[in-house]
Amino acid sequence: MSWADSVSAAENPAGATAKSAYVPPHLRNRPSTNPPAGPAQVSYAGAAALGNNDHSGYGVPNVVGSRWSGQRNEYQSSYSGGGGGRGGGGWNGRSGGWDRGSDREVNPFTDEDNEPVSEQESSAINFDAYEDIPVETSGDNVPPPVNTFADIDLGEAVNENIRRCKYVKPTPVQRHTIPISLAGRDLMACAQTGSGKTAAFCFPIIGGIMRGQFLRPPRPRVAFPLALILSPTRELSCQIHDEAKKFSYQTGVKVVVAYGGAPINQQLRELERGVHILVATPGRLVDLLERARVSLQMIKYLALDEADRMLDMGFEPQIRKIVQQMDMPPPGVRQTMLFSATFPKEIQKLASDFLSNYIFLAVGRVGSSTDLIVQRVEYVQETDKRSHLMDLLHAQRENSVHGKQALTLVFVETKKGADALEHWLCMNGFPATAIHGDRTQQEREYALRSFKTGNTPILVATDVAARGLDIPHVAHVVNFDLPNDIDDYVHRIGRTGRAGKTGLATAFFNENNSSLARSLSDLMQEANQEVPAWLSRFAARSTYGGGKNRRGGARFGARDFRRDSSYNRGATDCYGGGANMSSGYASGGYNNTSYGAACVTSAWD
Ligand SMILES: Nc1ncnc2c1ncn2[C@@H]1O[C@H](COP(=O)(O)OP(=O)(O)OP(=O)(O)O)[C@@H](O)[C@H]1O
Repeated sequence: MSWADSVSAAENPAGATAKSAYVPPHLRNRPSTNPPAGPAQVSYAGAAALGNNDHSGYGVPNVVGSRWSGQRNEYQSSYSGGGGGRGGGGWNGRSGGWDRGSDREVNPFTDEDNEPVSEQESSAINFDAYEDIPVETSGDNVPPPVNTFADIDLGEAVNENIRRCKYVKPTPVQRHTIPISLAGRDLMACAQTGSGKTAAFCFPIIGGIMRGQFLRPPRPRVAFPLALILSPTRELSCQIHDEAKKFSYQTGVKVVVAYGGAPINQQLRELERGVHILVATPGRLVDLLERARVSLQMIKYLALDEADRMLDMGFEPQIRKIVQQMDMPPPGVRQTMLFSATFPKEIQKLASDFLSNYIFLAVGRVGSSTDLIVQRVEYVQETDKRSHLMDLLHAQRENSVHGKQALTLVFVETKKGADALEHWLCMNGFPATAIHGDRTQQEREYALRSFKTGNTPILVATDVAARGLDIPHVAHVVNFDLPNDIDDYVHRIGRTGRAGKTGLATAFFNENNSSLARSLSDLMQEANQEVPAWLSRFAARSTYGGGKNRRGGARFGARDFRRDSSYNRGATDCYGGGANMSSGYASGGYNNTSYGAACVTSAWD
């Protein structure tokens, strides 16, 4: 039986023709609750409602003209007072979940693609590596961090999935962000690459959907997701989708992915079957919105992964269109979460348009790389790069364990360069594949899979693979061509040294990269890496480069821009800069320019 079929069968078990209230899949086959009292109470989801029979939470959005007023506060009260108590009658006991009676939900934990390539290492994270990690928060009333997953009430089904993922305890970014998100607060979070940001935004979204009460989708054949997760690349969207499916397994929360380069009809069919969380790339989403096949009217949660990339020049118009010019609820009504390892100030300023009374969180030496990655920079002339790479790969081959070569990711600047290097490596006995924007989606996916499984242990890539991709066992990242922007370097080397494991990053530097010298040298120093004397000399000669002059030797590579004096015009202790400084969601309305924080304090001060 299809998911869609199981929806209607459960809605109408006796085959009666009368249309009954929509019951979300995970709430079916449960003892009946008091019937809702009015049309606004046909709830779309809302596990918490089962615990307390409170169906009143989302009536307001049905009222034309006052759609947004007070909705978020109602959500929050519904959340805090809901039936989610551990061990209580709430959603913990969701034994009648839709998946039980359905053969549709594939067990995501048996996916062999996710098996590690070589030694079956435990996925245990090296938490000692994070013990002394500095954390900075700003914003008003920041909820305190938690120490264990048991301290967070995500519900038994999600807890079980966390156990299946072998996550023993939350990473620092999870410890801090999950309580903030569960409290309904908007968030701009910076945390180092590979530190578990995906789960940090997925867990609260899934938990919120399970507990919330939502309206029934108003139109057939149009998808009305409750949560939207945007990411810049197709592969990253697929990865987030895979992760979210694991975290939401057997919760009844349905996750769908939509991205370019894949047949849209298949994605449309999937969307028609129902979606709670839509993971998408911006281009494909705009297409779906323009075809009126997706409506953002019911969005309660918006997460931008790699948010700084999403708001830079390439993506900003599309993001503004999606977030501000379609039918998405405004800031203060929806909950918005922005995540990245890097967050330049000018992008923070742009991003604040999307947020309401938000908390800024920086975990680790943000905008910097992690100490887990050993960074080397070698002076290599353009003409010598290939032979130098060959030397590295030969050395690596000699050190290989059980004949298995460690995975090496080689970044180049151009698509043509990627093709040429892939070909040359193969010709010289090094099995390599390549991924870049001119390859078909099928070729891209094939290349990634072949690399992940170790069949082709060298992947030559452009920046399309620089962000977010979580490929276990990447031992070495080579910047064959250095990027122009230091943040791109941070994301590229972050493909190794993930989840507490160590990694190696080698960069080939020459005169062409002079503009990066200073930011690279500073970054390496910040990460306690040895900076070669010749690089220091280059750095001393050069002005601050790396594209965006935004570092400056601070402990943190990224700070809350609201703490800048230039932003902080006219306010003494606050960051308001003249924006609406009243607290919370001002008087029944919303204000796109409001930063909302009455007084922003910092745990770091
Ligand atoms: N609590 C945890 N315990 C153990 N492993 C975890 C935990 N949380 C996440 N991980 C693992 O850590 C790895 C990195 O996580 P993730 O991809 O979310 O990092 P990220 O911070 O988003 O990185 P990037 O900045 O590169 O996008 C993943 O393999 C994930 O499964």
